[in-house]
Amino acid sequence: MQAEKLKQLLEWGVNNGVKYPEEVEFVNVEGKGFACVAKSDITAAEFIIPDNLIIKSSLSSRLFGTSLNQTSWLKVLVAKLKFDKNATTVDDVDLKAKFAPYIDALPEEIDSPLVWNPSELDLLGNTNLRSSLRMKLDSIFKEWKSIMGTLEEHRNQVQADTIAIEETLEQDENYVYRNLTSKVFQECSEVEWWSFPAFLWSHLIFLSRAFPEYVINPSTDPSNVVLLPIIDLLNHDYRSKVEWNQRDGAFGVRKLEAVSEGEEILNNYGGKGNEELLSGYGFVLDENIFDTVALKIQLPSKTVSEITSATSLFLPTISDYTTSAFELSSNKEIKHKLPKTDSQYDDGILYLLSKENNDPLRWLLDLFSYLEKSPEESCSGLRVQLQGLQNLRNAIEMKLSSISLASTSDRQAASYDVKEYRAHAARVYKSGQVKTLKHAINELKRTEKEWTSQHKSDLLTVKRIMRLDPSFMDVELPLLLQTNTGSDVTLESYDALIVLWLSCKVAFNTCPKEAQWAMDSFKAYSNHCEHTKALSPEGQQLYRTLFPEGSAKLSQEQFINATGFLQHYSYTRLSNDEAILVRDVNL
Ligand SMILES: C[S@@+](CC[C@H](N)C(=O)[O-])C[C@H]1O[C@@H](n2cnc3c(N)ncnc32)[C@H](O)[C@@H]1O
Repeated sequence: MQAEKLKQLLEWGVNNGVKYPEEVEFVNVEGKGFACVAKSDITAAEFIIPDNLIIKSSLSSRLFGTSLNQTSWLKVLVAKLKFDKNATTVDDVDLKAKFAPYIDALPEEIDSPLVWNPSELDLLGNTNLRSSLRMKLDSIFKEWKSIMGTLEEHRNQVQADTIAIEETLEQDENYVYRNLTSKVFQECSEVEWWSFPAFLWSHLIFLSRAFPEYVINPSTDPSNVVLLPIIDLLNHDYRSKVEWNQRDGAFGVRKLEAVSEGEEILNNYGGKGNEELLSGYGFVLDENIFDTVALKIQLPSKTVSEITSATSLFLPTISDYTTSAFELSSNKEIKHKLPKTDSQYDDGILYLLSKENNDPLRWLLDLFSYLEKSPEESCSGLRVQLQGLQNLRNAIEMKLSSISLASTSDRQAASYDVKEYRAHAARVYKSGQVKTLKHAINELKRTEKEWTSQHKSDLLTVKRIMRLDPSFMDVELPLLLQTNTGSDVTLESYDALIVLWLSCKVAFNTCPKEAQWAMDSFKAYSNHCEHTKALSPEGQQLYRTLFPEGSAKLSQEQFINATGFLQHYSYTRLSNDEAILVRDVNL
């Protein structure tokens, strides 16, 4: 069946001016659909489609009489060509008849998770892809509703469907699948061309095989797309070297490497990670070097404008990540970057973590450090950076553990058959997410190690204090606490031990020279804060526990100064919840 459709498509293409090398053949490959394979060794291969076979928005604009929302109307046109039994005539040409071999040969099904059943969706776990699906479906529905609402001809039916779909979209995954997304690939005869399932079908076709229109028309709006019959039979590999070119409206793809007999000739859709490939195209690549994990950081608009106006922090937007597949030989520098405005961050600041590029992790680290710092501190302060790093690591570790959590589906034991390829795709996608997050965590651990070893003398851990200052535990602490040995006192945290060390240093006026910087900062802090700080309730409580009778050597205020100082001059290491004193220096 598919083989016959493929044969007719190719005949139609060749008869209408499509060109491709004689040494290639198109075949149906299990799990990939159609593919192009070399019949003998070839040094170069070029595929060309003439202008009049390109499906573009000038056709839909003429048919529907509007030049607004061009891509949406183009999707409606393709849905009409597929599902409407009647002719679709533009400039006296019946487009249904003209493009029938192409429309007939489009894939019977696309493996996008947008149409997976709930048992298959469960395999995606708690990943970004899983949680974005409902939003994506909502936005496709809104696109359909906004344009279909303007179609006079089917207004009442569209209105009735709109109400029903709105109700459906409020229900759980299982209900949405049964009543909406499972209808997309059903028998053509049961789907109305103007309906939402028809539009969703067309949307999935465009997601998985449309090209940006600027590949044939560099001056067009960058969001416009086209369908390129036969050219779109080439599958993807990011390693494939190809050149795209356009001449007088015709479009060509040239393979720039030799291909051996039996090898597949592959296009290159650009640097896309498995999340993008799976959600848009319904497939994944093993070991995809373009895998990313998106972290969106939502900040109050006041903080965003503070950052953009008063700091040199880099806040990325989506355009900072776009890797273009479309290197036209005639115009290699097509860039559509707009100047950044604060409103671009209204939905959050997007960080795409990746194993291949640590820049986004560095940008995130700068942001977390900025958010950690007090008004008196500098962004590049050692303490601020180390604490920012801990906070970021904590956030990434939480993300990692949430991905691995089983999804919490509230449906009542409904279970569906799981397609083998979908299970495989979910596994590969999830493992890429986990590897990327683990890479980020290791990178942060490595950075922390680098900083702490460069700044050994600027850090005081409890262990280092014990080593530098043995008389603290052996002599001073028992005297301060009026016990026989320091070990008689149970101290629940590193914090309490450091506060007591600072207290002893004040009470006995001693300090090893390697730790003198801490004492100097502590004295400056105590003098500076004398009249401003509030007595912290936790500090008071700890003082009463340690000194039930009060202390002749250490006032409550001195003790509370020490707790305040610790808070301002330390960071807490995530791995063991250990407070570490940090000198006021920059990285
Ligand atoms: C532009 S079309 C390519 C032609 C397609 N094979 C067909 O049968 O029409 C994109 C679709 O091809 C499949 N595809 C492309 N590259 C692939 C790959 N490397 N591995 C598996 N499937 C791939 C996916 O189903 C994707 O949605």
